[in-house]
Amino acid sequence: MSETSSDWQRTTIDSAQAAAHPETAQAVARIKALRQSIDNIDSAVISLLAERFKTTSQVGVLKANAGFAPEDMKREDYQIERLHRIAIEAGLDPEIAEKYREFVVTEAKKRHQRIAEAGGDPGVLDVFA
Ligand SMILES: O=C(O)C(=O)C[C@]1(C(=O)O)C=C[C@@H](O)C=C1
Repeated sequence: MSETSSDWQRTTIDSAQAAAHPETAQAVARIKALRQSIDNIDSAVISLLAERFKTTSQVGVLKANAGFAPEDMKREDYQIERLHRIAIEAGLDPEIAEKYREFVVTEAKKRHQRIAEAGGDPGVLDVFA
């Protein structure tokens, strides 16, 4: 079967594809190297997220025991402004930084709430922070 340009655009990279198209071998090799970096970055991000949630769970316990609310908008306003600035300095679209912040803080607050409902017991989160 002949290959049209639209077929080509739907092609994903695998060894057979690379062998069948030696003219793209350089691109395939470069993509593979970049994917190794992407995998390393994803590993680091997941490890950092695990540490962040372990840390915010400790904050959740302290808040529950002290009778503080899960949410602190003053702190969040500071984080919004700070991450916006850091994103721009780093060359990242600040919308992505805000999406990240919104995601982690929302999840942290849900966990704070669960800890508070369990009377300050972080065991309610089981093995997952
Ligand atoms: O710093 C706090 O007070 C937290 O509870 C942590 C955290 C966060 O995930 O960074 C979560 C909820 C608050 O609204 C603000 C920040």
